[in-house]
Amino acid sequence: TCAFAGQKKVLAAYEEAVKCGYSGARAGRLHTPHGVFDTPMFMPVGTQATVKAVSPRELKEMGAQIILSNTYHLYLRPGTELVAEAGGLHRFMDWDGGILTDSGGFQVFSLGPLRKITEEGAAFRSHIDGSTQFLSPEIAIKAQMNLGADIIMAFDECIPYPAEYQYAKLSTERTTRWAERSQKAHTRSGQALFAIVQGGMYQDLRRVSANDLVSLDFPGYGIGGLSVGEPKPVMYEMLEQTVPLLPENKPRYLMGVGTPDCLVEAVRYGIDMFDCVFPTRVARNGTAMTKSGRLVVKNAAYAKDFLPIDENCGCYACQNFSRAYIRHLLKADEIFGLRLTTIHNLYFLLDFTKKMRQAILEDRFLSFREEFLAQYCK
Ligand SMILES: Nc1nc2c(CCc3ccccc3)c3nc[nH]c3cc2c(=O)[nH]1
Ligand SMILES: [Zn+2]
Repeated sequence: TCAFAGQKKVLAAYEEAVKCGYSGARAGRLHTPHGVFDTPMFMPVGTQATVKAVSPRELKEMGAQIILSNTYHLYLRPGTELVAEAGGLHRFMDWDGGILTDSGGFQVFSLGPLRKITEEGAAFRSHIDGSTQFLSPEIAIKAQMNLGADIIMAFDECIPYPAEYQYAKLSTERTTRWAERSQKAHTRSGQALFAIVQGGMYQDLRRVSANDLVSLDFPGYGIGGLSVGEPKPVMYEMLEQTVPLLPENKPRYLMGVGTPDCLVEAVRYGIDMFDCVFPTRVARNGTAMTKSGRLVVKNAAYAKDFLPIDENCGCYACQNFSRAYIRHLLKADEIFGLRLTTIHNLYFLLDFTKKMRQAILEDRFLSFREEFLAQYCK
């Protein structure tokens, strides 16, 4: 493997990767300049330097450890140089926990009207003002160094689903070349650069991608190109092919996942870190997440329901307010209604990953998973 010149601090030293039972489930601790964090972990998404509708103080209170932000959005507005002048993303948004930024590749393909992808990078039109923009590994890494996140992602192409084998092969090989260019452009010590495994839904391409990126020796690995509309069994199959090839003593981040049933399966395969816009997005249309599935608190059925969303939940919303009150706020388009459902959904996922960690440490993850799936999917 090619060690970095002037060894950057390997951020993710796993103190204890506690293995559990028949699979790769493990409880680890992730070291970053902003603290040591427990895994498995759910990371709230704060695309434009804010986790929508909640404050940093509330995030800290509910146990958030690392939050995510998007290079694509902040590059277009307000600009990553401006954030650097403000003292970096932690100062700008007053968050002293961990921050991870995505490299912008995914958002270019999923947001901006894409112009074209070449070996050099991706040309696109800004979804904000229609201006022509260009992102490359070098530009994306420089932007992320300006933002100053603790963990940054290599510039990659998230292969659309479905994709022809030939396209997936060429794109995956290019993503590996882009990962190498990302590495060369990354000169900020104390900041970890994770590579992102691609390969579409093809087992052999997934293995080639993982092996090539492991040879380049990154401090952690994202698993990309999933949660893009593929059936869940296909996602699990790709995890089964990919995770065992990644170093045990480095963190694995499954990008864009997800719902609790996906989280418990992915932890079983040895995933440590998750993100998903789902809890904050569905909250804004009045849907709460519970261990028995979704509860659309906006429904008329809850008009006179004076119980909390979940009476066993320790979140601010469930400790102080009823379904009837939250439904009233949502029907009246009151901002506080969105805040309460968001607070509950974030707390639910943060608490869920904490419970999985505890189960792994007590060597009872298997039964935890069985019980949860029986109740959740009913
Ligand atoms: N760079 C990249 N990002 C992805 C995301 C966004 C995760 C993200 C990070 C930070 C903030 C928001 C979203 C995906 N979301 C669902 N599937 C995804 C796949 C990829 C991918 O292959 N590559
Ligand atoms: Zn709650």
